[in-house]
Amino acid sequence: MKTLMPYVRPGMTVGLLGGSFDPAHEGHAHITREALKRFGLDRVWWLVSPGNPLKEHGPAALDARIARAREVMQHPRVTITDIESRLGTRYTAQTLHALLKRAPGVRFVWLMGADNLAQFHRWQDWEWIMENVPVGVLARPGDRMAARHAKAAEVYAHARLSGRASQLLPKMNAPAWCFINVPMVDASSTAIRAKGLWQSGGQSGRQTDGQSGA
Ligand SMILES: Nc1ncnc2c1ncn2[C@@H]1O[C@H](COP(=O)(O)OP(=O)(O)OP(=O)(O)O)[C@@H](O)[C@H]1O
Ligand SMILES: O=C(O)c1ccc[n+]([C@@H]2O[C@H](COP(=O)([O-])O)[C@@H](O)[C@H]2O)c1
Repeated sequence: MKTLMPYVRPGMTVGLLGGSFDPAHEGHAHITREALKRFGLDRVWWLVSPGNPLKEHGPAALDARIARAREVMQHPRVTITDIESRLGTRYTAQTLHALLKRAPGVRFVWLMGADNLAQFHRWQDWEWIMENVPVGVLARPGDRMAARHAKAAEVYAHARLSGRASQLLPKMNAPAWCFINVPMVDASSTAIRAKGLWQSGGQSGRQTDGQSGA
């Protein structure tokens, strides 16, 4: 039987990058490498989502998205996973709850791009997430200002760690979050789909030519 989670030991620091990855692209790979370095993480797991609960249209088939993600991100400390599909969770709070229970002592950090910080207060149980898991936010082209004025950033201003101290984030107790100003890569799944390089929606997800760039 396939195990639910990649191997981890108590005390290890694991960044979780959740996303539709419809499809995965260089922006995802770039922020993952930056997160490993800047937050001093032992591992990063990509949680390829069964579907974003706030998005109207379903993404491409999970297998196709995972296969593309494995082509795009090849790193010995990064694992591409379908944990959410196997846990049966759709909301991040539910996923984190399940992971914290199954891996006691592992220091998880939720990772996301600045666009998601701006929306974060609309997520189910977002305050529970902030109170239970440190959050690392990475700059994204066009979204730095929106992130600065995000409701979550205001409500948790007291729990913000300076970008200069980012290495401390995984060792901190929640609430703690940190925005890091990394060099930015202007890639998005939307742009790839708009160019017709990836067919999304329903169960028919597939790439339409051999390319993976945005
Ligand atoms: N170029 C990028 N720079 C920084 N963060 C990014 C970038 N692309 C994606 N992310 C972050 O990666 C996570 C997963 O992103 P997702 O799979 O939604 O890709 P996307 O390109 O944002 O997709 P879409 O265009 O369909 O919304 C999110 O937290 C998102 O903010
Ligand atoms: O839990 C929520 O309410 C919630 C709402 C929107 C997005 N998310 C998560 O945010 C991550 C990024 O989503 P997406 O679709 O923008 O790639 C992914 O892991 C989603 O499950 C979670």
